[in-house]
Amino acid sequence: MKRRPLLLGIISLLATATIHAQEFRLQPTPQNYTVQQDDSISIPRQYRLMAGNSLNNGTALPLLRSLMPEEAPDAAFRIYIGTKGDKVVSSYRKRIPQKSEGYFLKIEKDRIIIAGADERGTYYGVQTLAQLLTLDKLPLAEVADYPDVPYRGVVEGFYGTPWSQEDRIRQLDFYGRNKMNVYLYGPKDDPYHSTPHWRKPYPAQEAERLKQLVDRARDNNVIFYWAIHPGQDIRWNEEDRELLLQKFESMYQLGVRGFAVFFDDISGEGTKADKQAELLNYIDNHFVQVKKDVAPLVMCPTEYNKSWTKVEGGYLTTLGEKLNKDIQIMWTGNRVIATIDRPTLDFINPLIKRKAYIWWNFPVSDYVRDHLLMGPVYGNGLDIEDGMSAFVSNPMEHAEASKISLYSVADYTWNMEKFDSDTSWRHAIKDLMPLHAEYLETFAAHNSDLGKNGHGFRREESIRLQPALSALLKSYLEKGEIDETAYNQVDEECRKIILSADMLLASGNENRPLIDEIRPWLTQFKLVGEYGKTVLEMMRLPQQEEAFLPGHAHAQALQTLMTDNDARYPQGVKSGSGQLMPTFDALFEASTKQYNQRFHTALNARAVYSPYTLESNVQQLALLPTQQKGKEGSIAPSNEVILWQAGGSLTLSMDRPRVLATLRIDLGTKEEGYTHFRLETSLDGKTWRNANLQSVWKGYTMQKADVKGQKVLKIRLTNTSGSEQKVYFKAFRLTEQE
Ligand SMILES: CC1=[NH+][C@H]2[C@@H](O1)O[C@H](CO)[C@@H](O)[C@@H]2O
Repeated sequence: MKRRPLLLGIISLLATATIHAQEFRLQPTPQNYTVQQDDSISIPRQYRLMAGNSLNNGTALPLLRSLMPEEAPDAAFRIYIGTKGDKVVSSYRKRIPQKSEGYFLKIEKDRIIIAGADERGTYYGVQTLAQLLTLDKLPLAEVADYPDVPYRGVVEGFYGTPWSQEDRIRQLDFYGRNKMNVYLYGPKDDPYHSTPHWRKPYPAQEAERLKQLVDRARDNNVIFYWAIHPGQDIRWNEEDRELLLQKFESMYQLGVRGFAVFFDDISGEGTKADKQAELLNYIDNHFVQVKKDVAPLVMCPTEYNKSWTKVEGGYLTTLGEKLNKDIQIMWTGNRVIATIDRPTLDFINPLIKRKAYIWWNFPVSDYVRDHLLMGPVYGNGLDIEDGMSAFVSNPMEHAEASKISLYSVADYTWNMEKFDSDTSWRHAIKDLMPLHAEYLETFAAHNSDLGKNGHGFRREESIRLQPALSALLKSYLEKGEIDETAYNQVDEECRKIILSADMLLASGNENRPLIDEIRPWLTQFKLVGEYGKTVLEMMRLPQQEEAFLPGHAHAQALQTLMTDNDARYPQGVKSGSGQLMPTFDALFEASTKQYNQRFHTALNARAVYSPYTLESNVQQLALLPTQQKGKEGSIAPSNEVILWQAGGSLTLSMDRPRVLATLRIDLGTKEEGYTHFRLETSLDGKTWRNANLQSVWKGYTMQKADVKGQKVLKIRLTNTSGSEQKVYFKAFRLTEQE
């Protein structure tokens, strides 16, 4: 009997290995990869290393030695590693792709050859070998590989809680494994990156932590760019120019060898193209070119997307004409949040007279912080690798959760034409949690859409379940009947949702940082599953007077729990908001209405209900969602500079007259800025009365309106200055009287 556990252990190991081998894919997808199907070799215990001198200060050799520790001068098996100039790989010189960061990897019976076009290419060859070494046997493989897009990686450029030191360390290791070669440090809420302290060197402790990151980036062959965001208060004079260069010099002393200047999301003096170009050229000529070991300078323009630029205004053409040719110019696409295609590049590249350095605003969620964006990367052109100098992703403040998208961005930018969104997404999930992949995939599939947002950017969600959800809803709403096939599919998915939430919450140490990040959403996800099951049961009971009631009460209890679940998010975190929740809410309402008609009762038949409606002819405000929690109501804030046209207005309407206690508005402008606006309230939408604003923060921004005790139906804010105003939309919050 003793042997049974051992036998079972061997079987499960073989099973896992077989699944691994079947599911095995190289990441990112190589340009050329051939394997001799019928043959392989055992992973050599010892080997003789023949290394080219060019690798001495690089990271390829340390990585190789970490993977294959047993070097022995007399070993039969040999590893030849070098770059194309090295003698040790001279006989393979012609096999090396003539592309930056390209490499040739060949595994033969008695040797492995890794020959890179350059040091980083050789390093990537070792990373590919590292993946092959996870198999039980080494395939007799041949890989000739190189990246499509020259610069590939991540810009930490979001609003919100910057990533932690540990987050960043894990990210940099992830970039090394996935052949991403760029990390741009630019968290908006780091006061030493942006206003007010961009002029000051980092305090010692922060400087030391940044140095650690720079070193870790080097270990992973990643260029660490440090970005500065001076535009909100920069003065175009020698003093600020020298202070900026001193700050760059202090970062250079920490080991930084890539620099960027971001002029996004600012207004006022800092937005002038000719001044920006003058400063950047000065930095290029007196710092970047002088240092010789610094990557080309990168800048983010103020007009960084098509919807914000007026070509005839000349901002972009000024940069295109004046900026030194090797300075890279970032671009987010046709809108702030947009996928990138050939027309996008055909618009911008001629204007800036160089290939755009794409700043892709996905999976960043700083404008929909109650949502996680865990779905596939899709929608970008597969034929545009020659139209961009870089493609970097701006991620979520949730570092681990962002890796699902980042894995696919690495795949997409390395080998664009072979990129398959769904395959990449599934492997990204396996890479993040191999032992709980099926549960994480269930969670990710239903947590991918953003919900209504100011940018109007949406994503597919619950794709596989959509047909059943719409069939179930259609037959019930139109015929009052239950489509049994659809019903059972949805019921089964609710079971899987509840199971997945519990399995992930209880997944222990497999990826604790991920679970710590997404815990509020996992808790919510389980509630969504329970709500679905409860509503499905209600659908069977609207003809039974007594039996229906407990289900209805339970469904309402779950609705309350789902909107009141996390203090950090005014309306609670959202899960399944794209498909599951709208369907379950509609079924809740339909079954309750049926019950009320049958038994002449007045049970509450409204599932989710926001008493506030926003209307605006200011393009960047029109789609902002409204939120309500208890007696508080708000319009979601925006991070951007709002171009508020003369006469433009925003109107918040209530479902019925409500008595206000407070109204606070923050347009991020000084006091006189509010004189350009008129605030009014109305009880009938026809007659309006002024509600003047008083500054609650002496001299700056947040304003309080004298509306205490007023019964209002509508609130309206209008730009009455006669000209366009550039303001922020940081807060629009009201409270009702108890
Ligand atoms: C280039 C750019 N600057 C802003 C803007 O895009 O929107 C992003 C998403 O809100 C935000 O994270 C970023 O800081």
